[in-house]
Amino acid sequence: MKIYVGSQNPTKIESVKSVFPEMEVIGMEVESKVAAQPFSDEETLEGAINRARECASQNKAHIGIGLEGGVMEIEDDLYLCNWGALVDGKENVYTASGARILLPDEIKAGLEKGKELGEVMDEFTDKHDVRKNEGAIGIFTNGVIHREEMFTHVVKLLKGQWSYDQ
Ligand SMILES: O=P(O)(O)OP(=O)(O)OP(=O)(O)OC[C@H]1O[C@@H](n2cnc3c(O)ncnc32)[C@H](O)[C@@H]1O
Ligand SMILES: [Mg+2]
Repeated sequence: MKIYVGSQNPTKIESVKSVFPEMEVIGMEVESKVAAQPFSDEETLEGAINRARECASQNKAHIGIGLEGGVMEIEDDLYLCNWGALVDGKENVYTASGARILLPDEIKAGLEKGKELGEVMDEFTDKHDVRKNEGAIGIFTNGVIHREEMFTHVVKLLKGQWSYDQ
């Protein structure tokens, strides 16, 4: 049995490798079928499930994992949010969410202009590909929690729920 991750983003693939060290983990580009920048928990979760389902349906009898980053609003505040989904060979679906942090007003303003968080973060930090490295969560936690570690926690929650059923 192999694990197919619905992304080529190294933070996502490496997080799955670290939680399933005994398994072969393969990244594949699939469609999330939601906006490039999801704007709610519901949409972010849907993107994660769509990615996982697509991986599992293209690779029968293997596991598909989808990890999706987004933002969600609580009153006037914008939070970074993350969701994950695991679909197994029997089409069982497991879901889990990741840490949330409040995003500064400047970031919120960029997103409201229709930009993707990845693009806003690169402009804000004057760095390249923040999304493939520490992520917004790494920047705003001063490097304490990187994007890969945040996804690792989500993947642990998925693995734990799936293994409970085995
Ligand atoms: O190739 P994929 O798998 O799509 O990886 P991605 O980096 O685009 O990640 P998502 O689609 O899951 O995230 C949706 C959007 O939010 C951005 N994003 C989410 N979390 C981020 C973070 O921690 N740092 C920077 N950008 C982030 C991301 O760049 C996208 O614009
Ligand atoms: Mg994306």
